[in-house]
Amino acid sequence: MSKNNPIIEVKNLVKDFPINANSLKKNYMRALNDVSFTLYKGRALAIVGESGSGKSTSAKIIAKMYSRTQGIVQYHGRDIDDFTQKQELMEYRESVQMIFQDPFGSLNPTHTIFHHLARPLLLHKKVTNKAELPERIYSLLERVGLTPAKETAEKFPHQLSGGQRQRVNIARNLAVEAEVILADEPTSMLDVSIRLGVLNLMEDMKDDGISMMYITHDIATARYLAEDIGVMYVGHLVEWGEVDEVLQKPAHPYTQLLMSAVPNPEKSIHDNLEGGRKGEIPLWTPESIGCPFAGRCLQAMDKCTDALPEPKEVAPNHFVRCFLHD
Ligand SMILES: Nc1ncnc2c1ncn2[C@@H]1O[C@H](COP(=O)(O)OP(=O)(O)OP(=O)(O)O)[C@@H](O)[C@H]1O
Repeated sequence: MSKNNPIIEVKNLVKDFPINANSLKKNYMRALNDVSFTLYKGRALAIVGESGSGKSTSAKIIAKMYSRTQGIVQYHGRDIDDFTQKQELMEYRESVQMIFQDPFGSLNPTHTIFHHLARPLLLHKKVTNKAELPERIYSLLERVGLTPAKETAEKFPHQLSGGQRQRVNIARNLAVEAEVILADEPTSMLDVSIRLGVLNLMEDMKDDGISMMYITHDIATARYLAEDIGVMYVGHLVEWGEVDEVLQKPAHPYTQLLMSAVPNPEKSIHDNLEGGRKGEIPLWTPESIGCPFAGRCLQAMDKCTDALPEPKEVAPNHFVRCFLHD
């Protein structure tokens, strides 16, 4: 789908978390610094990067689970902080849903799958007559490939496999007719053999017009599912653009390093990148300056530690924050 229908626009997002809570002076770490991106209708934006780079924090701010320190998040052009009335908040939470890594964590072990789907349908008034629930629930379960639906509905979460539980979570998102899905490593805890099924389901959701943020360590699945990609390093979006362009012509030394690490897909990005590089992953604070990758970058210049490079468009819709492209 084309890029003419922005749903979520994130502009210059900054997030500081307090550290050393016991010391007298309050110190902060900067988990996100000047991060901007857009989620479009019917498209997926993959956010890739090492552990701790700020991927989940961005999603949680969009989901209103975390507040932001600076910047703007807009939903259909409206600042999400303006949604303060109960009704508006509920509608926003209904439209913008998260899928988490652990499909078990978001399901209640004491309730059946039927209950897990009935609750959002009733709460969000998608079904007002309880007699209609079974038909609606079975059709949702069929849509996510959980058949026979009636039998699945009677089960408890522990009676399902990890992949099936993630499908239940997806069915819940479909139940409330979510418009945006923020998927935080939705397949990383699943067996490799069933990951593709869940990814294909997400692909179907996108085809239905859902806008998606897909957080992953895995560049291969990012390429499979997403049209757009953003590469994060220590709270900074260092490169972004259309997925094929960015992955075929990575312009930032960090993206190039990620690409060179791809040959072993079983390893996480972090494991792949360990060793052989100079410098540590820095702790970024509100006082930090320069490019966060400078300490590990084999092409770093003096100015890289003095200022954060502004985004440059190296090809149409392909942006990078790196002085090598000045
Ligand atoms: N609630 C919190 N309180 C304090 N620090 C936090 C909190 N949530 C995240 N952080 C810190 O913010 C930084 C970014 O974390 P985040 O979880 O967004 O990274 P990530 O890229 O999603 O990592 P992973 O791939 O491991 O999930 C990390 O240094 C993390 O320790």
